[in-house]
Amino acid sequence: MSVAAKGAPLLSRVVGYSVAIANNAGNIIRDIMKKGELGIVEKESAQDLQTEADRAAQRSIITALQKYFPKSTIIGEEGEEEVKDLSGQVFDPTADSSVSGITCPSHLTSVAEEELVIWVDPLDGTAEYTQAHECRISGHLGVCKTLGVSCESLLDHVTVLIGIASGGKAVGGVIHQPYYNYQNPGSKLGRTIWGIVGGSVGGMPLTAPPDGKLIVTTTRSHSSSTVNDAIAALSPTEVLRVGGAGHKVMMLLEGKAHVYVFASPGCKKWDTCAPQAVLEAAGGVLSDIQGKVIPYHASAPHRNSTGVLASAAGQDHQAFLTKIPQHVKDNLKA
Ligand SMILES: Nc1ncnc2c1ncn2[C@@H]1O[C@H](COP(=O)(O)O)[C@@H](O)[C@H]1OP(=O)(O)O
Ligand SMILES: [Mg+2]
Ligand SMILES: [Mg+2]
Ligand SMILES: [Mg+2]
Repeated sequence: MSVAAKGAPLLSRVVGYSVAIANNAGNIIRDIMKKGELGIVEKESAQDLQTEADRAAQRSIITALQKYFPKSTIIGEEGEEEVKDLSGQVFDPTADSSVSGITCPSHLTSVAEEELVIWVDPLDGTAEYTQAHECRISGHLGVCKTLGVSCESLLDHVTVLIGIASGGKAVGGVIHQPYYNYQNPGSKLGRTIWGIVGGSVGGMPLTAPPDGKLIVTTTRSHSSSTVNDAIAALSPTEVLRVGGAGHKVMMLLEGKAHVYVFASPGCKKWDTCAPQAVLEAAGGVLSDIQGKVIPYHASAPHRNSTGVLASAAGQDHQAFLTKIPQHVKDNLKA
């Protein structure tokens, strides 16, 4: 049933429209990279940047969500300021009926618009987006001397995150990856995965991580001794240091890693709401580093000060939590 169909549960429509809205934001992100004027500003620190792509993507996402779901509460990473200047254009997601098969569990079919809190990260992986740009303008080709990897390879760490919460819980999510398939020039770029907890997941095949290994994925740009102590405590066979919360959860979903651990207060609610909903719709688990449920009601503090631990479906989340040393848990205070 197309999500636009009358009678589709509200949550299904919000997820379905959010897929189209996130795809449109992906076009904006790619266009700004192509133009090359990123308009980079520093927020809380040099590790906390904001570009014109973050701002323009947020404007397009939030104005569309406000138009079609005016009674919901919408919270974007880049704050109120970045939504104001309107060229009058509001993206219309209703024309896109590419998404079908969104099923909503019975306990969520009657969720009202006023109950929804939508957490928006218009561009997750800003550090990687800006780094790839820096490399491009400095003429790096192939493997970048500073990074040790190809600059382009950072681009698919970027995702657009639209997370939907009801009753303080992550219930629906959309993760769009604008640079998916960048390795194949000329091919269609981008993919979008979506899910409703207790309902369906769609947009990419789900694969279990390999047996006999323990692949941990974690930050590449916001590390600390506490972050590294938590990783070591899991005794991984491999550590994949990549950017983006959405990107790392996608790795759990496509079998590239068993667990994502980030023992840092750096992530916010907009980084984890959408990934958590999609991961849990697929049978995985996402909690804070103590194993506590992350709250997503409108008045919840934006910062996830007690870190993130996410496990792929079929993994023993509790066993990972038990291995996290007490000093790491003590360092991350609510
Ligand atoms: N210290 C920090 N300052 C600002 N944002 C952070 C910090 N640590 C993590 N984040 C956000 O959490 C995401 C996941 O962290 P990491 O990429 O290091 O694994 C980042 O992409 C960034 O989101 P964003 O890029 O949307 O600002
Ligand atoms: Mg940011
Ligand atoms: Mg983010
Ligand atoms: Mg962001």
